[in-house]
Amino acid sequence: MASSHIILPKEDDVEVEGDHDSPATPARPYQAQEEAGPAGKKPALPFSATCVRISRDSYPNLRALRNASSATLHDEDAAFVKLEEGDFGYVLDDVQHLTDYLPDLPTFPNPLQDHPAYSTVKQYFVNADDTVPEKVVVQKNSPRGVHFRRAGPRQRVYFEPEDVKACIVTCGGLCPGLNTVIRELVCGLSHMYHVNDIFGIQNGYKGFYSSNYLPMTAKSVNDIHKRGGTVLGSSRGGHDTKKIVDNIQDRGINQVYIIGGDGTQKGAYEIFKEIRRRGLKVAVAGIPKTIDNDIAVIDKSFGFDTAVEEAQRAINAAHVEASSAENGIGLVKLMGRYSGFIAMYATLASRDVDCCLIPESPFYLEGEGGLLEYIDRRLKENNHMVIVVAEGAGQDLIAQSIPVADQQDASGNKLLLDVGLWLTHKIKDYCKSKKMEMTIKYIDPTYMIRAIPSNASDNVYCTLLAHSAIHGAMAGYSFTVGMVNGRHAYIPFHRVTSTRNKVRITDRMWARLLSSTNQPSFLSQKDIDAARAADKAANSKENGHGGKKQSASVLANDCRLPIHPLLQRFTEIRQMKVPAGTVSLARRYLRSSLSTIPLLNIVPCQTSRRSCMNHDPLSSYGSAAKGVGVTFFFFLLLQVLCMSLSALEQQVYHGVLISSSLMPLRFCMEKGSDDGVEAPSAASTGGVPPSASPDVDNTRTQDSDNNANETGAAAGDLEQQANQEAEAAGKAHGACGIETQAEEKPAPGTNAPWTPATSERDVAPTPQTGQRNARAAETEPDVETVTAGSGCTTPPPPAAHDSEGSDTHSADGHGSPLHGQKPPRQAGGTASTSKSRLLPFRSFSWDKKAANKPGGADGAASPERRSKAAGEDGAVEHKEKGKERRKRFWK
Ligand SMILES: Nc1ncnc2c1ncn2[C@@H]1O[C@H](COP(=O)(O)OP(=O)(O)OP(=O)(O)O)[C@@H](O)[C@H]1O
Ligand SMILES: O=P(O)(O)OC[C@H]1O[C@](O)(CO)[C@@H](O)[C@@H]1O
Repeated sequence: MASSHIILPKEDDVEVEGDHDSPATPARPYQAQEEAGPAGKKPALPFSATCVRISRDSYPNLRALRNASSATLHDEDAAFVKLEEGDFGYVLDDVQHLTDYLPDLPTFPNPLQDHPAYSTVKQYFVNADDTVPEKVVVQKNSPRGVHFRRAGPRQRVYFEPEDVKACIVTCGGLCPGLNTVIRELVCGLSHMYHVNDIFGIQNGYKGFYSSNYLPMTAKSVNDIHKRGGTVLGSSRGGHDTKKIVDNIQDRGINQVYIIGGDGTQKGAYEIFKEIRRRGLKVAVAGIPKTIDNDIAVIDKSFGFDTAVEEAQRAINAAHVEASSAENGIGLVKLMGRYSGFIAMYATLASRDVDCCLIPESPFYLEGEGGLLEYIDRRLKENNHMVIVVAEGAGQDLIAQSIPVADQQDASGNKLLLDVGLWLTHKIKDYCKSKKMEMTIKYIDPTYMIRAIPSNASDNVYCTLLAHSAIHGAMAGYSFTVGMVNGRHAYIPFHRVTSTRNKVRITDRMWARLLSSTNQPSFLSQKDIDAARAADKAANSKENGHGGKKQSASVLANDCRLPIHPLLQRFTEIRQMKVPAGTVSLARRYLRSSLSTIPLLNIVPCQTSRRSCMNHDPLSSYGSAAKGVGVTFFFFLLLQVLCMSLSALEQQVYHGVLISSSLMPLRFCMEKGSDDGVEAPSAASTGGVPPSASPDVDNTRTQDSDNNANETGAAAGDLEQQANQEAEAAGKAHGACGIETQAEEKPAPGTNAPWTPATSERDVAPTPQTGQRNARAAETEPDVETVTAGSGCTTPPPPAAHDSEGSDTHSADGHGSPLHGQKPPRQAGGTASTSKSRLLPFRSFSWDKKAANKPGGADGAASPERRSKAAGEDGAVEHKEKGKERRKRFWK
């Protein structure tokens, strides 16, 4: 079990959030406090937490995740990984900071605090509680563990603007938007921070030691975003860490901005490590670039949208050519060395494509179900067809028919054989053998696509990336910057370089593509069975050895199972054993499951696009919420039910949930229902033992995770009910069963310090959900656990449901007299005021239980409610309703 505790700050330690985009954003109240603080007090570090949320040790994936963080690192590097495990199953994995190896660095006032555009930004997060707390003290081996404080405003920077000497380098292949990033780095540094010493390194990494540095000013880069390519030049190979860092040191450079793909980011990490080894005060900021969109962790790389858009022109041309000839075939090759994202999105966008081939999805030519047979059929049906092929597709097939020695580029990347040309010949040969007249036009727009300037949306994206990089570097961090679920984040280098982003053909997007093109999956049942078996074997192996890379067969298998992910989830969940236990673990399941819901799939694109464009989560929230409506509720319900038992990780980067699950959940909360996440634990509420907090307010602030063992006898009752309900739910809904087990009760007499929160703003933060709920508990009226159907994941129950046991509990706003308004606080008592943060689950099983139990689901229910719920009619009616609801749902 997690051992560290999270100690809440005193009230006066809690500050207003700063700009999410800007770790160095000022916030005057904090500054005042900081300045007024005790002499010699070290200013708090700018907020840096990069979190990886994990669940408990009991889950195999927990081990996998924890190991994964260091699996790809050498021992020496792993020692610098800053992992801290908190009580909520969080592991914080900080990005590197200058003070990690230069502890006594002075800080300086942030020039941004006088910037009118920035100082007005007081709240940048969707909610205060979405932030990860700022770590202020780390006491290793201390019984108290790690101390946290809310991510406060960052008014200090680690560089004085006049001392900054920044350089920018671009490496690897070209990509639309490179010039925009360069421009925005130069302009951002000079306009926001008044930095004037900015240099361009020419022709990639080797330019550090083989070319002159190019002075850059806002004026000199004014127009460059209108041109493709990079004004600095780029190259592959030539990364000599020692020489590069020698030059950085000799020239007094203290901020290095490195734009490039995964190879480049690996190089950036090497540079950073050498800088750290030498103890130089130099910040290294990586800005990930690749047209292939194959960089891990981030939502997408800049230039990708532009590439997809430009690819349309080639596909249109191919379509025109093909449809203007008898048995015409238009073949378009697009970039994508290891990942077929451009091909997939361009195909989906076009709707003219009959077949899309990508590296992740193996295909074969001859025989039943093969590509040639499909071409034959399609030509007979339609007289023409368009094929899009990613350059990395079918490389194994080509190698079989044209044996050539493996060749590599200067960076060691494998040089690809031309799949387009090879396919053209194969198709021609096939048609000839069938004596079929045909015309094939092969179009290779790859470099034309890569060389254009970025489109409007990529321009905005590039600007935000550049600005984020600047803020992070000024605040003393070294990181790769990126958008993660629509939020800008700082990511440790090793996380983006340890793996590649690939099209998952078990995912919905590929399923959409298949249904759009109607192409065969190129899989035989035998393939699928073999792949499944391999997958199973490899998965169990992986769980045992956490963090090991998937074997080739698993990866292949991954690509070979076009099973809908939801179906897969159902299967997994059905297979899970469900021991009896407490609500608490069920909550954890829910929590971890919420974190793994691929909600990006169901949140309309507009949501993330908007947050990208506006960089304003608040606005994107509102509009997303309005737009999604009933469908959204339904999907969310489905997702939560399916995923609720999967114990996986949630990654949080710089306070940004990688899982976008917060969005819909928050949406629900704003609708007046529960947000579906759990409240903070005792530790998060200041470690106050529940039994020692008879005050109802304190009780309300308890973590729902700990309700069962925190609210005395009444809570025991709740716990019992919860066990029963969990079991009942497991039985009633095989696919939705909750695996539960007895939870450890906190040691009696736990006397961790506690500071009572007094107002909504003052409630001390805890990581993620904990924070949210601590605050919610303080500010929201009591919400009974019997608020069936209130969760966003549960369809609103019929009105009769309320009459069963929630007539006084309907803070959820469903069919209740209290709908749309906050119910009054209860004047005392504890058991009846336990907050449900588990509505998707609880509502499902709890109300069921409530019908059979005198007093409904609430052990301390009012006499009216008890009589109602005890009534047989009510129970029968409730069961009927439940059945009906389930029927509707399963339909
Ligand atoms: N493991 C590594 N360690 C240090 N430097 C590296 C490493 N891999 C690549 N590099 C350097 O990074 C630079 C760019 O790498 P590469 O040619 O692979 O392009 P990339 O950054 O992956 O971009 P693209 O997506 O366009 O291929 C090269 O100068 C190369 O020497
Ligand atoms: O620029 P080069 O060396 O021809 O490399 C081309 C490769 O670069 C990329 O554009 C980006 O990695 C790939 O799509 C492509 O395979």
